[in-house]
Amino acid sequence: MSVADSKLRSRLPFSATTKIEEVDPKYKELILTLPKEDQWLAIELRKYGGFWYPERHFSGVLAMQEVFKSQPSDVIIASFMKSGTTWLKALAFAVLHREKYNLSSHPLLKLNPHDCVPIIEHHYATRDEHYLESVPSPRVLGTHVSYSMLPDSIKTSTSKIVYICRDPKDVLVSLWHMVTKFEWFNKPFPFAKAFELFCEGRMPYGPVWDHVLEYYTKSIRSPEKILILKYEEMLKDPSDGVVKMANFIGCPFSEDEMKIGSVEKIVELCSFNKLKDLDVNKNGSGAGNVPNNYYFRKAVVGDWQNFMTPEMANTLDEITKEKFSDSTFTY
Ligand SMILES: Nc1ncnc2c1ncn2[C@@H]1O[C@H](COP(=O)(O)OS(=O)(=O)O)[C@@H](OP(=O)(O)O)[C@H]1O
Repeated sequence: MSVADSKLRSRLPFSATTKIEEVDPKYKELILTLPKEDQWLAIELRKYGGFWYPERHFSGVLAMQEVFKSQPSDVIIASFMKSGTTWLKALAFAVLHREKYNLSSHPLLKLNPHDCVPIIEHHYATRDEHYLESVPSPRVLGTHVSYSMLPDSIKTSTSKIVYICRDPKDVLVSLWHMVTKFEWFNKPFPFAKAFELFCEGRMPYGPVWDHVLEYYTKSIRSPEKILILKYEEMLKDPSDGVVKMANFIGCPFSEDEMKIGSVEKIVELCSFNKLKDLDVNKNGSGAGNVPNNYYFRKAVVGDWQNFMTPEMANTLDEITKEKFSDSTFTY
């Protein structure tokens, strides 16, 4: 990394991150020994336990693993970045708290979904984990960490995990667009570079395939613990996904609710067009000072066709096929 890049990184306006100099010394020592990847402009990565973590959040991942206490009623929204996290957070929050909030004055009309559903590791990274304790139960909390890195208290409690995954080709396109928005770097980040890193598994929280595989394998063994949702299926039939999730997290829709269209109303509240056009999501910034509009782009299936050559798509599909060759998982 050049000195200029290093200076720029130290000035990033994100507050939900910790500069390595500020990290608790007990984690800093370990982090500095880990393999490093610094080609994703604003996002420096460190490799641990087979996964690449953003350095600025990694002390949070370690602290979360060590001390986070899950409550039995927690609903954990787990995902690989750019797989539909924002949407699933909104839906889960709206479903779980549907008796508490009126749809016309709902928190999701004023807050970005990431501010309704905090990311556990970010709060440990900034050492304001007490915030998580102040969230009223039942809590909906988010995480991007791999299943193997989750704290035991999540794995062993009766809390539920809802995981969303998406075609890696669209994940890459979405991720690349977000990274290129860090325009203060004033430096090109060619799609071909992102593609190369992605194929090697060198991506934030990656490799994506291993991330999915861990959650999927666990969901097969413990279907009562983990529900896997697919972004593409959710786009096709969001109501079906919402009903599945409500049943899974233990708050099924009653017949009366079904009759008055409660599911459809929640789907509408959390729809891409509705959320994207809210003032808070057009002009606001939330968790970590990231502009909220970064979370809303196109929300379609197959946008990869506009950015990848057929050869690139084929290469990614082959990697996907190979990675899941011993598994029953398909996208
Ligand atoms: N409500 C809703 N419905 C459907 N799709 C949505 C919704 N909100 C966000 N999006 C699209 O999800 C993509 C962002 O993924 P994440 O939310 O996982 O991003 S993040 O990891 O939290 O940064 C990103 O996909 P792309 O448009 O392909 O980039 C968003 O546009």
